Amino acid sequence: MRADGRKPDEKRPISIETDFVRTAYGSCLIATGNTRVICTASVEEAVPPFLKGKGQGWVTAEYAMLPASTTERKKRDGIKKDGRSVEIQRLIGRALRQAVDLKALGERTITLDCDVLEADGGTRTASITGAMVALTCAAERLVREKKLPISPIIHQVAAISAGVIDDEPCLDLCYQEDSHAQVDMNFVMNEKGEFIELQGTGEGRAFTKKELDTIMEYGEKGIRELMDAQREALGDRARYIAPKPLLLVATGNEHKLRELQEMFKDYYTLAPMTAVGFFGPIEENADTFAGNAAIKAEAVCEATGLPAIGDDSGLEVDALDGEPGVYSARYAGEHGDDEANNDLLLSRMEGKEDRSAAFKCALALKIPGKETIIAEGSCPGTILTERRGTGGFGYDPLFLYEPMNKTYAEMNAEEKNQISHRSRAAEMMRSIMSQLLS
Ligand SMILES: O=c1nc[nH]c2c1ncn2[C@H]1C[C@H](O)[C@@H](COP(=O)(O)OP(=O)(O)OP(=O)(O)O)O1
Ligand SMILES: [Mg+2]
Repeated sequence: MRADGRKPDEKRPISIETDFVRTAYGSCLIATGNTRVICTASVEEAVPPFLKGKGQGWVTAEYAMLPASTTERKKRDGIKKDGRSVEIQRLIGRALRQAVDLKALGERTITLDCDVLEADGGTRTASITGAMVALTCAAERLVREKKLPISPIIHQVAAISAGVIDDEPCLDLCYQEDSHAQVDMNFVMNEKGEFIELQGTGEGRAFTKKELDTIMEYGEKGIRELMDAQREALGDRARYIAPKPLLLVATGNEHKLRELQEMFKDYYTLAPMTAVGFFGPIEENADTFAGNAAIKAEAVCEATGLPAIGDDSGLEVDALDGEPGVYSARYAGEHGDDEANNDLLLSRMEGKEDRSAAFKCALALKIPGKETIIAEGSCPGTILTERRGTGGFGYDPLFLYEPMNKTYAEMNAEEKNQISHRSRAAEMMRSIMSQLLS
């Protein structure tokens, strides 16, 4: 039984009041139980000396406890801050920097000030959760005042504590619990459930993996609830937290899906069309890669109402007048029989001296209500006389990329993605997309 009757995995009631400080660029008052913190975001049109001229901004934080925030008056921070406050403000800064694309912020600094009105445990985690809200308010204002074309926020960040009290794992410790906790942990996470920082100490005693697993589960649950509260408090402004937009991939080919996910991962979440229950079939009856890529993207967008990206690709061999080209997947008859396709290619190339070829890829992006966008890429290479390598798919084992003296099938994913026809098309697509957004 916990001091305040909460269940082990129950966090304290939370409230977040945005725009609490009217003079601040962005602000909120966050209350988690009796812990209350004023969080403000200030924007300055300059960066610290070490970032001057680098074309990026900075996010930093300061943390302080107000004198009456604890029962015994706490001395105001003078010129020299106490070690604990310094450690905490660094944590807050690190955590919130992960929420922001510093390049997109431009050469300006956002300072997040977290002043604890009342301390009842979990002040650092409340500071982070509140600072995220103040930061988002500031981002909205930067866009509203046309200082930025889009919000520089790329992740939602929140933090919570959990620990072990009287041998029982518990979420969100209040001060009374914290002061005699056997294990004390702080979780800082993003909206993808990834960890930004974990602080954990066995204070009274060491702790087991099993206890850690339970604490972790509680922490993750708490963070999800806090993120809902942040979004609720922000209302419309929650749009300025920009978890990556979803793009469906219009393909039945898992290799393509994986390659494309890697290429777009910094900007979009790519999910297979099957994730929303679309299985096709899609008839690829255009006579160009671009035409087929558009057919795929449009079919999935039409069926789901969601943005979709399609890939049509293939091999063009000079000595075969560009064959197999758009027919690459069904060169030997059956669509997607890689073995038969490679065999046929080898036999058609028998005795040919010119073995030069190029892999081609067209990507098509269809956003509901908008024109389809096409991007293309190609990669030159040579057709070998026998297979080399076991990775990849399709014609990978026969396609030698001379500068690396490796076939696609001998490359690891990272190597292939650096030079492949698909990655070149993806690069072009990303640049078109970023121009559209700005
Ligand atoms: O990086 C590649 N490495 C090896 N082979 C490749 C590559 N990229 C395309 N290719 C070959 C495979 C297939 O023979 C044809 C694509 O045919 P294509 O219709 O675009 O793809 P697919 O049917 O496998 O999947 P889907 O249409 O569902 O996207 O070109
Ligand atoms: Mg296909």
